[in-house]
Amino acid sequence: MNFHTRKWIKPEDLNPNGSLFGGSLLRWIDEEAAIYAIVQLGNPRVVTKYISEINFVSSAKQGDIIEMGITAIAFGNTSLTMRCEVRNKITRKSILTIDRMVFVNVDEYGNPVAHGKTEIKFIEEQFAAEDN
Ligand SMILES: CC(=O)SCCNC(=O)CCNC(=O)[C@H](O)C(C)(C)COP(=O)(O)OP(=O)(O)OC[C@H]1O[C@@H](n2cnc3c(N)ncnc32)[C@H](O)[C@@H]1OP(=O)(O)O
Repeated sequence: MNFHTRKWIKPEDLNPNGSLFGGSLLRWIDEEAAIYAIVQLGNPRVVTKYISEINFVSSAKQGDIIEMGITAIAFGNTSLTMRCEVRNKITRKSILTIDRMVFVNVDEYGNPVAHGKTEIKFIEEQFAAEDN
């Protein structure tokens, strides 16, 4: 799993107990997964369909640097299923895991449409294909 996006936990990200607010983390993950799906499926119109159990493994605190990892685990006809992990960038301690996040490829009317993709595409491959 590649960990692309990093976040520096700031005061506005905290809950009243002083640790990272789960809602902030979920917002970041939803956006991260959407961007991953957009890149993989080559379509800016993808929507979150389903998120499985969310395991808040450990908390993060102000000043921590965290990183978010997403990887595709299944390509359906219109859907893409991903797995997610968030961890502390310095200690590598796991903060959150989500086994399945399903995004659906939709057309301009919001209807599911086949994406035609079957495997993970790496950015380097995409550029190489465009250069040829
Ligand atoms: C990034 C964002 O913030 S998006 C905003 C939040 N998300 C939304 O607003 C989406 C709201 N939901 C919808 O618009 C609709 O449910 C849609 C368009 C996503 C899907 O419509 P549906 O009528 O369920 O479509 P359909 O039954 O054809 O299923 C589409 C795909 O989703 C999969 N799917 C449907 N329900 C589920 C489910 N509960 N769990 C997992 N996958 C599911 C199907 O298996 C199918 O995948 P496949 O084509 O790869 O086999």
